[in-house]
Amino acid sequence: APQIRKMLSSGVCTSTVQLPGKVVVVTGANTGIGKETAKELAQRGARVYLACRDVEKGELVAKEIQTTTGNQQVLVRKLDLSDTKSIRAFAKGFLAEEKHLHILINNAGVMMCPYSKTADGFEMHIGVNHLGHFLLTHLLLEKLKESAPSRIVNVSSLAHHLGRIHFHNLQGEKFYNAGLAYCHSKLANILFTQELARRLKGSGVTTYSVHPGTVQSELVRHSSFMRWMWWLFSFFIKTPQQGAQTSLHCALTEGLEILSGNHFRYACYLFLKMRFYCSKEIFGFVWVYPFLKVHRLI
Ligand SMILES: NC(=O)C1=CN([C@@H]2O[C@H](COP(=O)(O)OP(=O)(O)OC[C@H]3O[C@@H](n4cnc5c(N)ncnc54)[C@H](OP(=O)(O)O)[C@@H]3O)[C@@H](O)[C@H]2O)C=CC1
Ligand SMILES: CC1=C(/C=C/C(C)=C/C=C/C(C)=C/C=O)C(C)(C)CCC1
Repeated sequence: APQIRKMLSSGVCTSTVQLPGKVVVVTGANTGIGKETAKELAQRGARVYLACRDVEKGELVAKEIQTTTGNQQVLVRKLDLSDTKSIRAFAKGFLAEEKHLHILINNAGVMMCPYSKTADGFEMHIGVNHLGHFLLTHLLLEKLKESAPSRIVNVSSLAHHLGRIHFHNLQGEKFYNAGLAYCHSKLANILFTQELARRLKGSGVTTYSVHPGTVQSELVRHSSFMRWMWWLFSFFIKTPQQGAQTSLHCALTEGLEILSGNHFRYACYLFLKMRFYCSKEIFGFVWVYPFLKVHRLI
């Protein structure tokens, strides 16, 4: 068991890049993977914006990060991705306040919530996980271009394999399954990353999607079955700090620019040595599978 545990949670960001003078935005940074990502970026000297829907929770985390890293430039700003007004207000405030944006981590997410809609009438998973981040990225894109080289990391999931883009039922009005709705939104994250990379070619802004691994966090809050699974297998599940490593790898590692648009995850083939990889580069055959799958689905 310890050996499996080690294999399932290995893979660390080995970059030693430091970030003084760099500006970073992390969405959903008040807990889980986002919090640990923000902490590490603050540790490396960046000015880090915690974009949270609950500002009070965010302030507590900002204090904690300031204390542990000694970096006082950890700021909290309100961002509710389920409301385009809030997204526009966040972007407006940020653009007025900051001259640069070097790293945008689109990390926030919801999973398996009961059927509900965002303030603008989008199904909650696609609305928050994809459309909210899509609008946020669009609003911050000029700033990212002006600050190039800059990066956008979209936190997707292994769950994208079960995703489908049902154009005739995008808002889940005809049929809805909470688990599949999450999968669809995570597929959208990957397709968005691929197309964004294509459109941003030559701009100095690059983008990556990641699967962080299976991570102990509040993501399972809406499903008692998943909470039970996470509890049962807790020994094998990554800590949020381990879960942040793939996002950090994509945000920090030098020389990744040529891989813009690719999907990154640790190579989780049970009982095989685990390592970071960009499947296209290292295991060509593995790359073909998700690539074909993604294209077959649309
Ligand atoms: N944990 C896992 O095993 C896996 C996670 N992922 C992905 O990793 C990312 C981070 O998840 P994780 O840390 O595990 O989950 P958590 O539930 O711990 O964190 C999710 C974060 O997103 C925020 N959030 C949710 N809805 C909104 C919203 N409407 N507006 C703004 N922020 C919002 C939450 O804020 P609040 O605290 O206020 O609710 C929280 O800060 C997600 O995109 C998830 O899909 C992917 C694969 C596996
Ligand atoms: C089989 C198996 C596991 C399965 C994990 C799965 C299936 C996780 C899926 C996570 C997703 C999709 C999260 C959010 O995006 C564990 C618990 C690691 C324990 C070892 C055996």
